[in-house]
Amino acid sequence: MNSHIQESSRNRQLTVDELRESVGSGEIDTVIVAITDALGRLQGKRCGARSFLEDVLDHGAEGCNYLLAVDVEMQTVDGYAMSSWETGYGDMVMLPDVSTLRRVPWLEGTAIVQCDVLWTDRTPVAASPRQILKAQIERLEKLGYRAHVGTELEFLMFDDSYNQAWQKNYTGLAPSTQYNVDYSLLATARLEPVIRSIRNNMEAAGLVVESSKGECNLGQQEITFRFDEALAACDKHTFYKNGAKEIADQHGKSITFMSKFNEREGNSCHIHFSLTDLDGNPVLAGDGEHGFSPLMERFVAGQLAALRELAYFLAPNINSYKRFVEGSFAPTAIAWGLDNRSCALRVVGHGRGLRTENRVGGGDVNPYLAVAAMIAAVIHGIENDLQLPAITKGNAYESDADRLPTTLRDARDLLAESSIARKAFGDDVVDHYVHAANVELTAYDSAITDWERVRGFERL
Ligand SMILES: NC(=O)CC[C@H](N)C(=O)O
Repeated sequence: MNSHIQESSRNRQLTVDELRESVGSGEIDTVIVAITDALGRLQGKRCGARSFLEDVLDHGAEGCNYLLAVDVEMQTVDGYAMSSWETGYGDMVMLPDVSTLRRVPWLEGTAIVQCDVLWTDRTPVAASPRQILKAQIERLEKLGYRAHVGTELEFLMFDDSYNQAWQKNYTGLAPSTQYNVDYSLLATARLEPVIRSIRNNMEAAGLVVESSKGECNLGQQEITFRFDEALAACDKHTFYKNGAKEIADQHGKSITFMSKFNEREGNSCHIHFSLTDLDGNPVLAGDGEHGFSPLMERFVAGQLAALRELAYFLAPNINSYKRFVEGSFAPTAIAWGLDNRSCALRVVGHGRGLRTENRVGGGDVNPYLAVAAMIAAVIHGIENDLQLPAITKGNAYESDADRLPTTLRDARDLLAESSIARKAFGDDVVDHYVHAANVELTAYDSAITDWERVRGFERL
C-alpha cells in the first residue's frame, strides 16, 4: 500500500522526457532552479525552459556563493570561510537533481527542480544543507540503514496580505479565525478556499496530502504529507513551505511559519523519524520491552543524548526558543515517552509504523539540517551502544530530565563545543553554522524592540 502510494506520487512528478514534451508543446516555458539556503529558504532563478533543457539540466546553473552565507536580509556577512570579499564572492553550481522535477501548478507554465550545491570543480559545498543531509544519509547507509521522515509544519493565517502585513510592521494583523480552532471543522471551512488550494496544488505537484486541520492559535493550521525517504521528505518540505506562502499570497492572505508569533501557541514542525534496512524492512520493532528492538533503544538513546548539543539545528533562530514554554505542547524536557506529548521525543506507532516524533523543531526549522542532526544523533547512539534512558510517564514538564537550551546563545555554545557535531559534520560545517548563530545574535543584540519601548518609554 505504502509503496503503491509512493509510486503514484512519483508518477505525478515530471520526468525529463515529460518536461521535454511539455516544453515542446508550449505547456511549460519556465523552469525554476532552486537550492535551499542556510536558513531553509528556497532560493534560485527562473530559466527559460529551452535553455534549461539544453544547458542547465546537465551542467547546472551558477549562483553567487554568498547564497549560503547571508543573513535573512541578504546582507553580505564577514567571517565565513566559504564566501567573502577576499575571495571575490565567486560562483557555486546549482546542479539539478531530476528526482525533484515537478510542475508548479499554481504558476502558469512553470516547473521546478531542486539542486545540489557544488563548487565549479563539482565537489560538494560543505555548508549546503542538502549536501550536509546527504553526507549523513551516506554514513547511515554504511551502517545498513535508511532514514524515513515525515515533517509536520504548522502555520498561522491572516486576512492581511503580505504587503499589508509588512506595511503594518506585522502589528494589528487580522487572524483568519477568531478563536482556538483545534480540530474545528466549522471555523476551518472558512479557510478552505486557501487551504484546499494548497492541498490540491501540492497533490498536483506529486506530494501526497494526508490531511489538514485547525490548531490552537487563531488562524492556525497544519497540513500533513505522507512520509518519505529523508532527502525526498526535506525536498518536499521546502517546496511545500515556499508554495504555501505563494498560494496564500495569490489569495490576498499571509501565513507565517515563525516559531512563536505571539504569546499563544507556537508553530511546530514535528519530525517523525524511523529506520528500515536497505531493503525496506522494518528494524525498530522487536521483542524487547515496549515492543522495541535493541536498535530502537539506541535510536531513541542517541537522539536524546545529542539533543542539547545539536539543538541549534532544530531551533536556529532567536525566536525558536520562545516556543519552549511549559504546558504549551512544545517541549522543554529532554525526555521520551510512549504517546506522551509533554516529551521532546514522543514514541508512536508499532510494528512497521514504530517511530519517534521529535517535537523540538518549530516552523522555522531548516529540515535538511534538523534531519541531518537527527541521523548524526542516531549514529552516535549506535556506535556508542547507548542504553535507553528511563521512560517518562506523566508530565515531562515537571520531570527532573535535562532541559533543552533556552536561548540561541546557549545552543550556539553547545554546538561549538559538540564533539558529536564535529565528528559527524566536520569542523567546516560546525564553524559555518556557529558563525550563522553569531550573526543572528549580533543583529538581535543591536536591535531595540517594541517590548523595550513599552516598558521604558514613560514608566522607567
Ligand atoms: N499539535 C500539537 O501538538 C501542537 C504543537 C504546538 N503548536 C507547538 O508549537 O509545539
